[in-house]
Amino acid sequence: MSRTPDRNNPLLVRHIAQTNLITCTPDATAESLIRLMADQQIGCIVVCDNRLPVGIVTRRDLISLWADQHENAPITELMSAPVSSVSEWESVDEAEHRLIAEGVRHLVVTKASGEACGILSETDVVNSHGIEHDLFLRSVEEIADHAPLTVDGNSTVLSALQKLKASDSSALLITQHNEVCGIFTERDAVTLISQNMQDHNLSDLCNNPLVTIEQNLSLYKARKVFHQHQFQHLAITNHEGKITGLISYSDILQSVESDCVYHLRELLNEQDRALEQSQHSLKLADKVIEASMEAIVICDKNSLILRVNPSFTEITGYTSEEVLGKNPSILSSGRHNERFYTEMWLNLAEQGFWQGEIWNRRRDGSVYPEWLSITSIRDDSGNISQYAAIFTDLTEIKKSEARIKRLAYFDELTRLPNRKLFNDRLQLSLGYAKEHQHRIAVAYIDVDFFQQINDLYGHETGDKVLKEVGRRIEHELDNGDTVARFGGDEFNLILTDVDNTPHISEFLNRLLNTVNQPILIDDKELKVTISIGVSFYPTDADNAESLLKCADSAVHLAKDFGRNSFRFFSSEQHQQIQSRYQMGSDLQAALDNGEFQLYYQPKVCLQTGRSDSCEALLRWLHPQLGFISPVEFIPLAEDLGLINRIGDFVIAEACRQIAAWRKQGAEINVAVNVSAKQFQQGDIAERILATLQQQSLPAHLLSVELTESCFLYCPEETKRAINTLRSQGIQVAIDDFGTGYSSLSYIRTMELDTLKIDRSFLVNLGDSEVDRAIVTSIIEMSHILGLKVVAEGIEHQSQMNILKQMSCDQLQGFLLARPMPADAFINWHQHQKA
Ligand SMILES: Nc1nc2c(ncn2[C@@H]2O[C@H](COP(=O)(O)O[C@H]3[C@@H](O)[C@H](n4cnc5c(=O)[nH]c(N)nc54)O[C@@H]3COP(=O)(O)O)[C@@H](O)[C@H]2O)c(=O)[nH]1
Repeated sequence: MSRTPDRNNPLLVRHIAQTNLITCTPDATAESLIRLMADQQIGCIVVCDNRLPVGIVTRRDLISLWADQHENAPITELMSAPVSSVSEWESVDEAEHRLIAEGVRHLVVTKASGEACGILSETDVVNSHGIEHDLFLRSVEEIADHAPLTVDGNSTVLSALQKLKASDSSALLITQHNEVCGIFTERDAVTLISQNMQDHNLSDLCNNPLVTIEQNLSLYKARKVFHQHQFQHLAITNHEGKITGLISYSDILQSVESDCVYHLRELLNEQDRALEQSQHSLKLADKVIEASMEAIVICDKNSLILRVNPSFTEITGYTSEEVLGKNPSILSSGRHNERFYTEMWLNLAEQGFWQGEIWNRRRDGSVYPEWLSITSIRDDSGNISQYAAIFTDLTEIKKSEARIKRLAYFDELTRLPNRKLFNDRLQLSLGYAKEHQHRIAVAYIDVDFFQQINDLYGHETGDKVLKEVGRRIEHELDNGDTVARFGGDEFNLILTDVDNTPHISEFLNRLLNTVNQPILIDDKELKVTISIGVSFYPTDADNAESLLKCADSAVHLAKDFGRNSFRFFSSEQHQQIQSRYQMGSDLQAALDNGEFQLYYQPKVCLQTGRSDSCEALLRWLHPQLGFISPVEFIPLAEDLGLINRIGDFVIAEACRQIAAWRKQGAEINVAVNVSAKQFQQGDIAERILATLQQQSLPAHLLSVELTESCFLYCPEETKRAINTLRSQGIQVAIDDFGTGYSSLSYIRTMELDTLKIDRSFLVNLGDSEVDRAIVTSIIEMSHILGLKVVAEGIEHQSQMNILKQMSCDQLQGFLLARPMPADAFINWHQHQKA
């Protein structure tokens, strides 16, 4: 049931219509028409007035007339009018729609002038569908009329006509003695009427042998039999040859016709639904276009804008009125060359699609990036009819991308490259250096005492210091060199132009000096120094990781050297650092393993020559390395955060010892060393007092020695602790006076008991007038301020004599006694007493 529609060559009405058209005028008589029909063997006559169709008269119309014996009735009453007509140039599909829509079985085919030129029946249309397949699938039995009307052979033609009319049938079976002997059809009726044989008996017509077909036959074969005999009706027989029914040619066609009509109706309904759907879709699409967050532009085939949506206006600044009829090139930024656009149009022509990033210009002149997708839309003939472009503004996305990129490769605070970018660049620099046999340097920079800056001034100031340091370092760099911040107070450099060492030393000195200049932050003038460790490719290492490690080692050397300096990596020093790391881990275990011990060195009164006080000095007996000097392990313990535990041990052990000696009757004042880091804790005074209390000791038996660095790094905490300790009767001494960050101001502002002059001022006392002058001044000043003075590191009698003349109060040094274990000390003490 499928005639594949060919849009380009549709089947036209004129191709299948019956063109042997017989017409008559409205004033023709029924009698003339019946003769005409009988002569021409046709089923209908078109009534024309002035050559234009006004009605149709069919066989059945005329038979009805004669059945009712109204044969004189005018044709205009008889004919079906008005006629449904169709142009001969109309497609069969269209005609088919009309037949169904108007519910008629015939259409008069007309010329352009309106003149009738043929008849198109439903049967013609059905036949044009290629119905063979459907006919094959059905048998005669399925559609036959198995209870056909019969008429006795003795009846007259007139009564047969009346029966035909009454039953609205097109044929009757004629019987005689209950046996079928012939068929009486509408065609027979017309012939007999034309011959005026209404009064004749039907049996006269039964002389011809009856043509039958078997009921099992397919309709396809049945149709052939019909064609062969040129009959309109045939009787049906069963397998025993008995007549069981009647079938007409039109029954065959109508059987598939109903399917065809049903199919067609379905198609029409489907089309209606599709139309409804597409209208709905169109409305939806319209809403989507209007509401879309993406800009949409629709252009005609000449690329002139037909429509834009509100997002287009929002992004570009152009209203719809401003751009309609214009070429989208009004948005062109000028950033893309001719080739870019040529390729875009080529893609659109060949693949129907293009998408990519493009820079366009807004109405206000600003240029922005957008993600653009263009699709070319083709019509039914395959020609491009429109272009649809959709784009989104990438400005914000680009900004985020840039930010993400920046975050990924740059340090947020200083905007300098971060570790990742540094490593990338270092790999590149190494690749280049290897290829061209160049030397490069990697420097590791650490801001000295940065933690203290943070603690003293707050993190906001600390951040500003880091920013400024980063800026200053960057300012000193040559093009092609890199400074990065890895985090915290660490900066790293890649120096590519380092073929001579004096040059790099000069640069590093300049760097130290630049950073060293006062930094003004919120009205505060800060002085910051840095320590720099440097390693070289290829001498120190040949890969990025090792170079950084070497530079890291070297920076520790710079720190050990006193900070505010640079050091080049050396493998021996590296060894030292390694062993320092090892020592660090041993130090952790030393406390638990009881490897620490206190030695005691007496302080002797110069006037009386007697000693009733000493200094507790820590000793570490390492299981493998033997005695390790506090000069080595105290700074390490400070760096590793172990100094508080060690300090607590010292205080506890000193107090325990004082108590033990006291029990033996010896009241000896013991001075413990407390480092700046211990003061930073904030509760050192309370800890000391608690320990004293645990041993039930009077406060005057304990002294505390602190260095000048305490005033520098934690002045507030130090001042508070000193006041607390002194208020409870614990004496406080300033140790190593004259070294480090000497400032007389703290002597003025801090309440102290004793001042210990550093050994360095006393070593050359006999030879150096300057030293003598300094020491004299220190002693005099201290006495004026009410401070007791202790001279430490005294090894020679001459030093003692001079100091006696200077009225120094106490001496401490190898001349009098070396630091010794508690037992030895108490022996010495008893002995000197004796
Ligand atoms: N925070 C703590 N620091 C401590 C502790 N114990 C010691 N220290 C500090 O370690 C530094 C080195 O101390 P040490 O090796 O014990 O040296 C002391 C003396 O042995 C040495 N000294 C004494 N007399 C002489 C001498 O005539 N000549 C000479 N060459 N050296 C001598 O001086 C050191 C004592 O100095 P000081 O403390 O400045 O009075 C040292 O800075 C210790 O302070 C501790 O428990 N905690």
